[in-house]
Amino acid sequence: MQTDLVRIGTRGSALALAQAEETRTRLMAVHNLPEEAFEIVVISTTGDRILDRALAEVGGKGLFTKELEEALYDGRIDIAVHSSKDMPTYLPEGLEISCFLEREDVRDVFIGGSVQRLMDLPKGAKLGTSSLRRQALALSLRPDLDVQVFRGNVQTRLRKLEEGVVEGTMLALAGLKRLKLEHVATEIMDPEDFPPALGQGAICIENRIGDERIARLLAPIHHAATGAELECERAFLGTLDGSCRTPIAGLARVSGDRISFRGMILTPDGGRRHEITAEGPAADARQIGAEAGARIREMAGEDFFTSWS
Ligand SMILES: NCc1[nH]cc(CCC(=O)O)c1CC(=O)O
Repeated sequence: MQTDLVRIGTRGSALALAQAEETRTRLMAVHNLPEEAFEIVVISTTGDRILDRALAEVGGKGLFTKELEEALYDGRIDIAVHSSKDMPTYLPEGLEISCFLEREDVRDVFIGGSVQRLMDLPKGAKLGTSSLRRQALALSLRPDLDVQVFRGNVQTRLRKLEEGVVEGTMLALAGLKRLKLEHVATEIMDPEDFPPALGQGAICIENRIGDERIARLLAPIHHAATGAELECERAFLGTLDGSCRTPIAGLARVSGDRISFRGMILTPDGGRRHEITAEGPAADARQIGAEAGARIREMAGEDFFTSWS
């Protein structure tokens, strides 16, 4: 193992920093390296700077990754640590995701101001979220709710809740746990009626293709089951891309050498949905996800993606 400095690129949010530190901690442990072997390099992204609009409006997922990928190209960083769910399906040439850390809890939580549960919100209450998926799922359970675009980091959202700007908000339990804030959750949603975002709860690491030193460094912290789940979920998403204003949810789970997948697309008002399930050998994860995507497209018909946009 070479001991040259490894530069870990990350966004500057508290959650991103926690993820970068988790990555460093695992690398230190598995390679028996000191903290000084790593440098955490904070890189600001467009997504971090635009806080007043829903992301889908400004241009979607690449907003959180572009500057990190430029830093990888330039050699300012050696690896980029991301939340898988914020990653576009197609990576720029020359870069790859070669490592997924073991997945955290995949579930969403509801955080209520005066009530504990989503279903207990008063009629017409304001629910803050910028996620089209959470909007659609929440409205399918509670069509009366007034969904407000609500961006910003976890701390900002909690403050707005405290100030009464909204009466509830929703977040990923994984992010709260990484920030040691899981106690703020007032309800953990059942993935059965509130399926997570594809990739939710999984940290992924991007690097330059052909960087042998980094490949050797990352191999022992890669979690194979998480990798298969994410391959399946990303393949599903890949067949649906280009419709980034469509609320999409889904979850793959590996058990032994099998993988099962459930995917869903909804209209933003939650009024209509299509659902698909698939199952097979974990080794076929990508194909299973891609076929599920193709089938749900067919079920929905092309007008599903355009009729309300
Ligand atoms: N879009 C922001 C984002 N990206 C990843 C997470 C949570 C952690 C994860 O899913 O790994 C969050 C915040 C949230 O949705 O609550």
